[in-house]
Amino acid sequence: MRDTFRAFTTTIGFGFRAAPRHAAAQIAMEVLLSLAGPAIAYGGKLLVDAAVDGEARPAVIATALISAIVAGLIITIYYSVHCSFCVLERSQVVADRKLMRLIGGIHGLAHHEQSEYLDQVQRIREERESLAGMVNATAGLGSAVLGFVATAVLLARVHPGLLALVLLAVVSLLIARRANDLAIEAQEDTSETERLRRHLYDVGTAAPAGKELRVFGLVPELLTRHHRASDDVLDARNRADWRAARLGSLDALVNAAGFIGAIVAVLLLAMDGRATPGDVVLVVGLAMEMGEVISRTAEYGGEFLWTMEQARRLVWLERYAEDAAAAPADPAAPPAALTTGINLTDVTFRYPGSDRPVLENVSLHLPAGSVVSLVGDNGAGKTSLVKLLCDFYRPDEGQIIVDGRDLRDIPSEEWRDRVTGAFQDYVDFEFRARESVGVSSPSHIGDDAVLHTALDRADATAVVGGLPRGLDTQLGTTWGDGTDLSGGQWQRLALARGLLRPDPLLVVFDEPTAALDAQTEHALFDRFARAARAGAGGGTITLLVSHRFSTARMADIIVVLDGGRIREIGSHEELMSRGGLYAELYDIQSRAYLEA
Ligand SMILES: Nc1ncnc2c1ncn2[C@@H]1O[C@H](COP(=O)(O)OP(=O)(O)OP(=O)(O)O)[C@@H](O)[C@H]1O
Repeated sequence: MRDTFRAFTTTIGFGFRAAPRHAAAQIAMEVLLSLAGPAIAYGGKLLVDAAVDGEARPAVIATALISAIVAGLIITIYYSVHCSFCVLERSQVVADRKLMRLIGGIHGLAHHEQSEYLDQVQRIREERESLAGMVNATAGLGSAVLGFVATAVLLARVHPGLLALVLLAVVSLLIARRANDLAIEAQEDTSETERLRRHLYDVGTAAPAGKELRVFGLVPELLTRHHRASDDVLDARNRADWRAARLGSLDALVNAAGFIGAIVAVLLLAMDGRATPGDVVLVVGLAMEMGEVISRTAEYGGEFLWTMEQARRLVWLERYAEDAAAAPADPAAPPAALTTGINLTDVTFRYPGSDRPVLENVSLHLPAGSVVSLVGDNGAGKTSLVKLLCDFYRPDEGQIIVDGRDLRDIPSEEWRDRVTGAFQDYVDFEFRARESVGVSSPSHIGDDAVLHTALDRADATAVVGGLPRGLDTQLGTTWGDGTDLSGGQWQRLALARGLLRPDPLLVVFDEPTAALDAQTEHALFDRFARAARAGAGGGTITLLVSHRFSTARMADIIVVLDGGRIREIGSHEELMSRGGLYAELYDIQSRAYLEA
């Protein structure tokens, strides 16, 4: 119940925050509109009774009343439509921002691998427009209910028995509710397939997949799969729509029976002298109005319930984000500078929903101020270890201790403020060059000197130097005046972004240089390592992940991972003289390099 209330207030709040005057005006106008139908029917009754009685004054008053209502109706409809569009458009912006904040801000990355989360978010994305429609749905439903009550009161004034029409209206609403439930069930049952369908569409139309699609001739296969997924989704949703349409037909029959019944009843009353000719006209008008009111109540009721369903999903997402962001019971601030370093003790980790440990009993000391390389085959667990150190995930067993503090006790956002680096799946931020680099430290976006220092450290000065408007160049050819960069140039900007942040405690470079050749990568990491050692007073730990041993060897400590376990630790010289896995892999790579 609390969630329902929260869902309602949150989504109606979008409208009142985005366009408060328009939202209030829309609701007020809907109230007026709801009373227009019954008022016109009542005016008709007064007019007919006055005509039958031959009284001019009440006839003139009734005519003036009807004319004023009709004129008011036309004007109000115009403004009401304007207000409703305005509220919808502006609420959509607020709702979108809320979704971006929620989805992008959830602690860690675990949710990106949970199917319950993904399905729920998929449904919210699919129906995100509904989130903006709460003012509309509430105003429409409120107006329909008010019209319903006004119609019922007037019917009861003619004869209480005519309230049977109201009972039929309730039946009609129950039918509409069932039809709405069918639509929600169909949407939920097909969420995963719909996600697949959209994924296939994205892969088939997005630029990054363009090369592989053509080289491997994947388009027909993608189309077949897209066709299959679409059929599954559309079949299920069509079936639900048909069942809803059948319920709609039943609803229409119920309404028709009510309409005929009411007219027969008032005619019998009139013949019995218990109703005036005006009452007959009134009941005919009200019976027609009741049909209209019922269909509006059903339509807006359905819209309201549908919007509430999406709003409840939003609340689910809010709660999910709140739970994920639960502050540590006994929070500890990250150290100002590292003095001891980071200790991992018996760390074991499984990805959500998997029983298989990808890291097992990992114990490791990363001394303050050190440069550490992580090496190992594909799937050895290097990136997973980096993710734990960045606090994207929490270990299932064991601890990560940062200068005596358990990483769990350091609030995530405070820890991440002190972590920086660049990752394999870095983002091409298609902003102006200064923003693309500066997003990691927004206060420096306007500071050319600081930006140039970061660019220099990433050896990216020439990249920006070659741009038509330097740091102010718009990046990305999807924009009218945008300039595109090569993969290697984007990577250098990503590195500069990672090197911009001041005072990091941990700098991770998780294969961010795959688009660069081995010598360039070596030269770059050599630069990073020397800079890291020069600034070792702050105790910053620099972690490099690379498959190139020529790069890995320059670290103070090399950690060799194998199947999620640590196989060897030591300096290059120590590991070479030990003659173990590292020495073997190093020799293989050096020979291959010499032979090439
Ligand atoms: N999000 C995920 N969900 C489930 N399993 C995952 C996920 N990411 C990685 N894994 C699994 O964890 C294991 C370790 O992966 P990880 O990415 O840490 O390896 P890696 O050493 O960095 O490999 P590479 O050199 O290929 O980048 C792999 O078996 C991989 O399949």
